[in-house]
Amino acid sequence: MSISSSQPGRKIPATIVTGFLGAGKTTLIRNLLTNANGKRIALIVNEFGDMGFDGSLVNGCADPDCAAEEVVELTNGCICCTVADDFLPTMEMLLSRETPPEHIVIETSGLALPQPLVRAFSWPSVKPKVTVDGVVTVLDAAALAEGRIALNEAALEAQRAADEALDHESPVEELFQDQLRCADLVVLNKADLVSAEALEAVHAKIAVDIRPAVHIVSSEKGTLPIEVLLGRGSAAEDDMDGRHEHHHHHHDDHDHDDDDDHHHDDDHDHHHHDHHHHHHHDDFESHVLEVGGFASLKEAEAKVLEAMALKDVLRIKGAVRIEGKAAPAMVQAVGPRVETWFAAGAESVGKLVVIGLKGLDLDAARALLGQVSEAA
Ligand SMILES: Nc1nc2c(ncn2[C@@H]2O[C@H](COP(=O)(O)OP(=O)(O)OP(=O)(O)O)[C@@H](O)[C@H]2O)c(=O)[nH]1
Repeated sequence: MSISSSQPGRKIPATIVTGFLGAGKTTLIRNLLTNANGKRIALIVNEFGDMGFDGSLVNGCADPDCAAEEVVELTNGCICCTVADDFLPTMEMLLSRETPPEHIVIETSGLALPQPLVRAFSWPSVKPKVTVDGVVTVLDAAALAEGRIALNEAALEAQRAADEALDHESPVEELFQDQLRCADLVVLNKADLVSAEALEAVHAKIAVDIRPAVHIVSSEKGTLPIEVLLGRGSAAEDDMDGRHEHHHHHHDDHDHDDDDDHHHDDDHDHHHHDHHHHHHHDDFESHVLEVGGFASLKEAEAKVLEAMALKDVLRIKGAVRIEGKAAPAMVQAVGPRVETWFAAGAESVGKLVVIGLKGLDLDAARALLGQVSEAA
């Protein structure tokens, strides 16, 4: 009998991948699925034909390395507008399987807002079983470097005009900002097509539209470590503050100019991100620290939280001993969120994996987490 990694009582994580037409969502997902190390992942996509899922991904998944157990196609185009009659039944179907997926990846249509989809996870039939692990917003760095949102803006407009379900009132720029604001992770894709300076400029421009503590990473062909993409544990459905979308607001602000200039002058905290520099996918590193026990769950959480605040640390996870407890505690940390729970039968107890951008402050992490010895 194999030990399933989906524990009873723990919700199935779902990752929402958003981003405009041609940003590289499909490419990123394809990479993710081929590097899933046997994790059972179900993929929910919009209409294949329309969105570039022209069967190539599905064929790719005949590849024994690809972990997509099943690919479910939503027929109605825009998920967020058809939540009740298309998305929820699909989710319920997946969840009622004898062997439910270990992770669900949802690719949204380029012009869909992630917010309504995230809210759908609070639906009574879904909420107890699934949680939004993270919203990954994929951006086209090449287009943005040229001051455009999509390389082919005409195609973007055509896609928009063709989809009845979409809100046709809001400027595309607002939809773009809404996708950014909902992000738990922003991927600046197509980094290979732009200079380091241009990438830096794009980074600076979008940094004002994301929520605090959201990381921006760059990629080529969406190639990012699965550890960075999945397992973020954001529980976005319970954390909608700050993710609100433009067009559900009343625009009572007076300076309603049409230019590209977005002023956020009254809120400096808004700029309080870790301003990471740009890194390509091979600029990540991960270290396994052998750590001693912690006095309590609270202490473990506090130390891990401190370590997460170190520069360039993106994730910490593992299993640790807690004094006086028979079962080890699992630790999962992403951004400002640390989750711990007791799990009898956990493997590799006494080890924490620290994942981050190259050059992360390993010594400080070791000191905080109480490394007992150099890994022999
Ligand atoms: N040069 C370069 N091309 C890329 C990169 N990522 C994706 N592409 C190409 O960009 C095009 C669009 O990528 P997709 O993954 O289909 O984009 P998408 O966001 O899924 O687009 P839609 O499904 O049409 O909304 C494809 O031709 C990809 O091969 C990258 O990092 N660099």
